[in-house]
Amino acid sequence: MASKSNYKKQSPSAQAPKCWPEDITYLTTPRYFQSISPAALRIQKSEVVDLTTILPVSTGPSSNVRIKEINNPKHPAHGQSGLFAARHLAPDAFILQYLGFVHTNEDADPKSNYDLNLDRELGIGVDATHFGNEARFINDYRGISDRPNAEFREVWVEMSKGELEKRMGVFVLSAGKSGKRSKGITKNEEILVSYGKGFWRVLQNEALQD
Ligand SMILES: C[S@@+](CC[C@H](N)C(=O)[O-])C[C@H]1O[C@@H](n2cnc3c(N)ncnc32)[C@H](O)[C@@H]1O
Repeated sequence: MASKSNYKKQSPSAQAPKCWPEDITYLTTPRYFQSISPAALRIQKSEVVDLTTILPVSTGPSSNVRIKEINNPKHPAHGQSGLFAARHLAPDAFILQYLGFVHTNEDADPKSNYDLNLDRELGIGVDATHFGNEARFINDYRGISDRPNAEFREVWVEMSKGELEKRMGVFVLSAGKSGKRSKGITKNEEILVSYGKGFWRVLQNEALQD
């Protein structure tokens, strides 16, 4: 992705949560790369089957989560940060949106570690390297826990009457048929997703090339 100067100028950073890094802009709504029109991600409300995936427009520091520095030397992301539950989160509960710079595949930064697919068919992603919200601090479960406790799911935000915009949300995993995840995420537990094996393959290849 090109330098910060290629991004559309938009309103300044909102009140950021505790432990937010100074050099990253805190977002409460997405920003869009110059080459992208948010209209590409919009549909009519009547087209959405699952109305429970519709969220209110505004977000801000989430009371569901806390960003924490990782001081445990045994944690594979030691020296970095992670995202932790600030309260008990039940199975399937919505935790927060994943906000960042919305971009096309052509504008993607191949070196970004914060880039998430938003719409594969349209070739649109959301990159939280320089601009984002608390969700950018969610680590992958590998080396930390046996399994993830959260996942990304598509959500919709009502922008104007009847018009919805596609976003990405983080949800607690379902309880599962056997109910083994029925406790959800306990207070102070780290929120962990699976980045997918592809993410780690790319990192490994980069490390080998260095
Ligand atoms: C989206 S960021 C997650 C937040 C990051 N820990 C931070 O403080 O900015 C992804 C990066 O976090 C680190 N990371 C996440 N999960 C990890 C894991 N299970 N083991 C080692 N590093 C991890 C890697 O450096 C990865 O490139």
